Amino acid sequence: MLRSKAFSLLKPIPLMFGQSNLASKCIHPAIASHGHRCHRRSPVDYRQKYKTYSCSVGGGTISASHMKVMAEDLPGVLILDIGGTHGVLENLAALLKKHFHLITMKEFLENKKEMSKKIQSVFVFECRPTIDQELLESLPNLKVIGNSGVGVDHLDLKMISNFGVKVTNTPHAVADPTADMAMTLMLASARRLVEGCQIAVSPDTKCFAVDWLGVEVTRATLGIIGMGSIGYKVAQRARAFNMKILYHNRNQRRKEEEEAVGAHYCEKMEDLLQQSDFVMLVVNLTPETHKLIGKKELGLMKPTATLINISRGAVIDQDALVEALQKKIIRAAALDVTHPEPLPRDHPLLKLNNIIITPHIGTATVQAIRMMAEEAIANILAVLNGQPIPSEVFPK
Ligand SMILES: O=C(O)C(=O)CO
Repeated sequence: MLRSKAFSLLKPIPLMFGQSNLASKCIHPAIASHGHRCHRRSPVDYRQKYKTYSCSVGGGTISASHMKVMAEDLPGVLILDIGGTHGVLENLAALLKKHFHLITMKEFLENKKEMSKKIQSVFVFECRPTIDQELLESLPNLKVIGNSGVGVDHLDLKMISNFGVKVTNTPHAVADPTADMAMTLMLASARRLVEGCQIAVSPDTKCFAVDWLGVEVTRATLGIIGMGSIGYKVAQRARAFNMKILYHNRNQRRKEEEEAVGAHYCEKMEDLLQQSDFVMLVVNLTPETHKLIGKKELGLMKPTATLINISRGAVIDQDALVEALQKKIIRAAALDVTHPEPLPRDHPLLKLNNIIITPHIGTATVQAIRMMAEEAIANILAVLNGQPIPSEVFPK
């Protein structure tokens, strides 16, 4: 439904691309060894300035030649660099080119005077591109920043709104793949999948399964902190594992919604932390959720419990987590997000064996990247055409 609505809004307009979330994600050594790689920071100045990293999941980074200004009658979109595979990027570029002149940051910086007037929108490929005041000042016709991804903690919403520019995000496209990732991390951590893989490929392994037993997800208690659309999708999946589901949220869900997934509301987060075997963080990063999980909260968790984070790294006090994992105050952690991304190679979290870290790949699927782009395009076009905006984000 969303898709067809999105498509009905789509017609050509100019746009600018943003830095990839994928591009800036850390690669855990275990993953890097399976062929994924992280490009070093580009020597090009604009990348330094806009703190862009280019790290591709399948190899290859988009080049300026992929994103030429196509035709004079389309509105301009600035793309703030982009990561990912060539295949994905070419598809994405093709999708965007139906509606926009695509202008890369490189092209923009090379010909600022001419380009700046054309740009009415910025397409931010997943989260994390920096949009600073200077960039906003140089785009006099900018109307909308279309974030491809749901989290907008990387954008200064107040400052952007002071420029009369709208911000949109893509909550629908991200929900299923991110919930899938949550389950992936929970299962992988419970069954010690990464260690198992390492043992299986190690030539001189003498380790038997009894030396490193996992725990079961089935019938365990899952505590979901943040019951928005992603949290709810996690609960739907967890129900199939007969999990007991607790949740903590600013607002209690409607009774029918709770009953549909068998979820019980915990008004106090402390109650959820004390009772859960798996604690899943699915909150937005805001000043209120910054370091939401610290020493005290980790201390409330069971020593057999696992902490899973698919929201933002800064929701956890990482120093406290290192200590909790080292001292076995909790059993394990599984993080798709860290602060920063990637973590410095000598970070103590990377030295622990009771942790799984993935490089912020919650939406790194062929389908999700496309659907996020479609949703972002629909939002941008709605703003440019003066139509109701499907997913606008407002400053608090
Ligand atoms: O949608 C988001 O905010 C994401 O982090 C996607 O990975």
